[in-house]
Amino acid sequence: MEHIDLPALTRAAGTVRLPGSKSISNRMLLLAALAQGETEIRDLLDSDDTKVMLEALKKVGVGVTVTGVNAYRITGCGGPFPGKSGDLFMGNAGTAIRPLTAALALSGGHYRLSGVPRMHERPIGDLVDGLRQIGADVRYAGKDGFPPLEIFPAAVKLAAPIRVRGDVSSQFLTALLMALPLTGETAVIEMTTELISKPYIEITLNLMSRFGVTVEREGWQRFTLRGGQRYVSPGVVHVEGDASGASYFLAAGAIGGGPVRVEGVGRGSIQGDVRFAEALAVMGARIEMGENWIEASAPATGKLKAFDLDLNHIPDAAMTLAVAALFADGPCTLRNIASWRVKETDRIAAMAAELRKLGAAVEEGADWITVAPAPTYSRNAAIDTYDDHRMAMCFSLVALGGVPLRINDPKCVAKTFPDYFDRFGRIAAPVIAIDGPSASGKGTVAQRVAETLGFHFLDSGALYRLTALAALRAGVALDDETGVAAVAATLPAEFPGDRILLAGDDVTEAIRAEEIGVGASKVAALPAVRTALLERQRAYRRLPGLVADGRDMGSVVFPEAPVKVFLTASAEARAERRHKQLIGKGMPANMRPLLQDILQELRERDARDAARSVAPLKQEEDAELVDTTPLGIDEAVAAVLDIVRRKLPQVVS
Ligand SMILES: Nc1ncnc2c1ncn2[C@@H]1O[C@H](COP(=O)(O)OP(=O)(O)O)[C@@H](O)[C@H]1O
Ligand SMILES: Nc1ccn([C@@H]2O[C@H](COP(=O)(O)OP(=O)(O)O)[C@@H](O)[C@H]2O)c(=O)n1
Repeated sequence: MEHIDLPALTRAAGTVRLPGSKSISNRMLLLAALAQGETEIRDLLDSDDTKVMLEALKKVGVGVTVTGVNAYRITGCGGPFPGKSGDLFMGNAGTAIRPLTAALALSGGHYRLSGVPRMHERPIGDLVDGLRQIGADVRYAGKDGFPPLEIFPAAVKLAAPIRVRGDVSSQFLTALLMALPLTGETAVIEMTTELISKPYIEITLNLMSRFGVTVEREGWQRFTLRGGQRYVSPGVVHVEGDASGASYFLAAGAIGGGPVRVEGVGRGSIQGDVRFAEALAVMGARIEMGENWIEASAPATGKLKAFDLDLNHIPDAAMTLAVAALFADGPCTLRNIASWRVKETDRIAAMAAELRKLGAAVEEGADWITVAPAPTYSRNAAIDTYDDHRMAMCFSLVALGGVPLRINDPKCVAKTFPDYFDRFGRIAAPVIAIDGPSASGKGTVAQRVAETLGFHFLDSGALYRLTALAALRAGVALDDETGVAAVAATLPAEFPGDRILLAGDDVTEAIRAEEIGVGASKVAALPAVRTALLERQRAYRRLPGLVADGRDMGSVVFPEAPVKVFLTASAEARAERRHKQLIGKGMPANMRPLLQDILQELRERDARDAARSVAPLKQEEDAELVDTTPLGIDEAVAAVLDIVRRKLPQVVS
């Protein structure tokens, strides 16, 4: 089985831009499909579940055009689907099959809906019962109460209120609410049991009203849709970041020190799961919130507090709390989470089984689970994920408690968060930042340290050198800030093995030329160029860790790096090294610059790097000085590894 091994980690800090919300993405797709007019949907989640929805919509005659990255134009039908037959595969996407079943049942066609084996175990009977009450012809093609389903044309009548249960899944109510405007008549829905997961209904009502249909609500018992309303495209809509996905990063900040900031959700969010932040606050985490961001850090005391909470309002994000409980100061109870039993897997059973593998004492009931933390946890446990994206994501947090572990079938995160482990690495992978002046030995030492530790390596200077070379080749003047920044933003660079390619051309040697070094230091003084290269550098931060060398690794690019080294040497020693390097490369004596000219050039470059307004070269307060003037390469590497051993004992054995 495929797996990912997570090393023992100690710290998480950084910023994560969230992918779009699954709940909002699939609701918006369906509403746009039923609406009159064209809807531009931006920031749609790119995941298995949204692909399932897009494919199904195309099959029943909805116009779908890709307009950009995660951006689509949906040409609405202005009513029922025009495609009157279709065989639709729904994978394991609950947010697709439920609302589609309702909309198809009211579209007057003949359709089949099926999914993966687990989908055929997830109940849909309450929804089918609701639809049958108004005359829809929905039949079970397999076991009663479960997909696969077969839908036939039927005459629908809305005489009496539709009565549905609310205690199995709120998605049944969402499905009916979104589909009923297709009838054009007044419809009333009454809940026969207490409605769970109410915040998801709020999302549904909110989005329906954005598409022009309002619902009158009496408490959470009775919902009335006045006849004659129809969906109309609101034009351009943006999908909020995924609040359930935010929970992993916020918990990472609470467990791993922080601050970790998520962007895409905040005070202005319509998703109930943003209230996960409140639960973390109950655990003592420090939370800050803006309109469009949330930030979490560990409690001031350093230790998370035990909790006993009703989590009915945040069932998905609550899974993250069950794992955070491992690091609390006492047993933690999660209550009112019956819906866990009918999700991608039986999440209560799965959670209990996997937490026990780590050594936690777990008790479970029909709708609750209690997790009692242990003083230490088993190392290298193999965690099963049950084809459940949330199991994989929440168990990654265990590593932040300094517990290495294996996660089986990590690709199941594709359901909602395909690049989850890369993003997790970008806040949790340890970074060793090595800054210093030219020819101090940064590149040589950083590469050797990376090899010793099995870490990734970033030679940030190479990106500035590539930018200078690419600008020169494109005829852009090196002081044209906008022009050079545009070159930097779209740099077609690749790094296969130890080669460096620019637009496919091998420039490994070319970028080391002295004039390119000078050009690099010129373009590096332009703020817009530095900004353009920032995210590209941060993307190198991956598990198990990164060694990065440059001028501003510790100050700007990775300010949260747990190890920062300022590597230097006297200007004379550095000039001599460069001189030797040129001799070593076989440069003939008549072409070689004189030692004193190299020294002069070096001093000018030092001055330019130190004097510039953005990210000037200087030793940060929290960086440790290593003066390599009297050291050979091996000694310099050993000096840096000593610092790493002291600061990150778990990564150097
Ligand atoms: N501690 C050292 N003692 C002697 N020579 C060194 C030392 N560190 C690096 N060198 C040599 O100096 C040259 C410049 O090192 P490099 O790693 O390219 O520096 P930087 O990345 O800081 O510009 C290389 O030829 C390298 O082998
Ligand atoms: N993080 C970085 C790395 C390099 N640079 C700039 O890019 C130039 C070339 O970087 P480098 O590390 O390849 O150069 P050398 O130090 O090897 O000469 C430096 O002179 C800096 O001006 C930077 O500004 N910030």
